[in-house]
This record gives sequence, C-alpha cells and structure tokens, in this order.
Amino acid sequence: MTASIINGKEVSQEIRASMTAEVKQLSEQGVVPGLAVVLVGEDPASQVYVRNKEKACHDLGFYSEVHRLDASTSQADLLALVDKLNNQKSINGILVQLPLPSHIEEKAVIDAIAVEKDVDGFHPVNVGNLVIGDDSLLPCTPAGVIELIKRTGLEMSGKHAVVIGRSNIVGKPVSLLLQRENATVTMCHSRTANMKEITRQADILVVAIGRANFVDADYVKPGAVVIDVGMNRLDNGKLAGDVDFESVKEVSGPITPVPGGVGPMTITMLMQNTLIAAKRAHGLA
Ligand SMILES: Nc1nc2c(c(=O)[nH]1)N[C@@H](CN(C=O)c1ccc(C(=O)N[C@@H](CCC(=O)O)C(=O)O)cc1)CN2
Repeated sequence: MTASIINGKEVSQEIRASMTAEVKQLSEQGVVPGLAVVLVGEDPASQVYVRNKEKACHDLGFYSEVHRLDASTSQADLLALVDKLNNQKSINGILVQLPLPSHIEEKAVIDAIAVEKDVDGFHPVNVGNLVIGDDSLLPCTPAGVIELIKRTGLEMSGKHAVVIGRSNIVGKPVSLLLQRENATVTMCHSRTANMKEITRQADILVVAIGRANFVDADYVKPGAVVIDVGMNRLDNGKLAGDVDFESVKEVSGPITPVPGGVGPMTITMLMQNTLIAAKRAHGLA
C-alpha cells in the first residue's frame, strides 16, 4: 500500500492565507508586523532562503528589512547591527541567517538578540521556556513538524514518537514539543545501538540526522507517520531527505517528501512568530 503524502507547500499556503485577515485587521489598528533578516556573506542557499523570507513578508503585508553584509563583516559590527535592531520600534522580529562565516561566533550573535524579538526561537531564554513549558517563541522548523503531524489528524497523545537526531535546532526541540502533545518520546542519534528495533516501535518517526536516505523501510512500523527534516544536497545537485522516500512510502502512513514537506513550513512558522511578537509588543497577545 502506498502512503499518503503530506504536502508542506499546501499546508503552508493554508496557514498563510489564514493569517492574512488578522494582519489586515492589525494594520488597520496601526500595527504592522516588522521582520529584519540579516545575511552575512554570499552562501547561495542562504540567499534563496532570505529572498523567500522577504517575499513572504511582502505577500503578508509585513514591514521587512534585509541587511546584506559582506562576508568579512566583523563580529563587533554584526553585534552593533543586532543592538540597533533590538531598539528599533518598527522591528518585531530579528533573524540572523545561519550558517555564519567561521570567524563569527554563532552563540554570541544569538544571545545578543532581544528575547522578545527572537523569532527563530534560538535564544537560551526561549529554549529554557520551551523546556519548562512556559510561553516562548518556538523554533520554526520544529513548530512546522508538529503542525504537519496535527494536519494528518493523528492524535499524538499516548503515541510513541521516535526522533532520530539530537541537534539543538531540530532534534531536541521537536522531542520537547512532542512531549507537550503528550506523546511518549524516545530520542535516537548516531551512537544509538540497535536503532531499527527502536524506530520500528514508533507511531510517529521524525528524522533529522543529516544523512541522505538514512532511514529505509526496515526502520518503519507499518502505518507510522514519517516526518523527514533532512535536506542533503547530493553530488548531482538534487536535494535528498534523510528518509529513503520511495521505499518507506510503501510501508508508512502519511509521509513528508523532500522537497515540499517540512522545508516550506519553516518560513511560514517564522511569519507566525513575527505576528505573535508584534501582537505581544502592542499588548495584544
Ligand atoms: N536563522 C536561521 N537560519 C537557518 C534556518 C532557520 O530556521 N533559521 N533554517 C535553514 C534554512 N531555511 C531557513 O532559513 C530554510 C531551508 C529550507 C527551506 C525550504 O523551503 N526548502 C525547500 C527546498 C528548497 C531547495 O530546493 O533548496 C523544501 O524543503 O521544500 C526553507 C527555509 C538553515 N538556516
């Protein structure tokens, strides 16, 4: 049996469409969500993602600023820009596109972003709030993963979710968000022994290990929801996920493709965070 495909592009469009009326209503009250994106250097993929963020702001009626800085920009100059944006009233969200050039310490930059403008959800205070279950700006890709699982109609409560990967930006926050939905969560990673025995018990399998086609049908319980967060550029230029889609879709339940699955949700969740940050800044949330 072939599984149903979770269309991240479609879900993304639906969410953006549902935000439009609210953004219009807010702008009539003089509240225009504002996002500043900072790009350091000329990484081609990052340039595409930043352009897409700019376009998403434009389409939704947000105010947007893009700061394109030379690859040789010093950490001090970048921190000075972040400080300026922290104090700028028209800006509700600040995103520094990653990766940064190697001479800049990522953590110093993330830590410098005002917590209430950290629409990436990477600041340690937002991460801490996520851990203890307090209100916070949620990291975009993990929030997108949860939204896609919800849209399958699967009730997460009481289900066994297995997350492959333990990164700070995907694996760890996804597992916390799954726990928040009352799933029973097991984390696997590159050193996990007998991984297949564990993943075969999963009702929900989230894969973010960063290895192209790592998960094949042997890892998957029949009917399980499979969410592929991987984005690996192959030598032939094609994009591959961490899941071998063709074999897994023959046994799984709903499954995300790459491209067109989790990826498009990342920018939509960023727009949602910017809207939340703008409402909070005006005492409306
Ligand atoms: N500050 C941040 N930097 C980075 C993040 C992030 O969330 N915050 N995530 C990625 C890049 N990224 C957004 O910034 C991003 C990556 C991929 C997609 C996407 O839509 N992917 C498409 C395929 C695109 C392609 O063909 O290359 C898909 O999966 O369908 C959106 C956003 C790293 N940096």
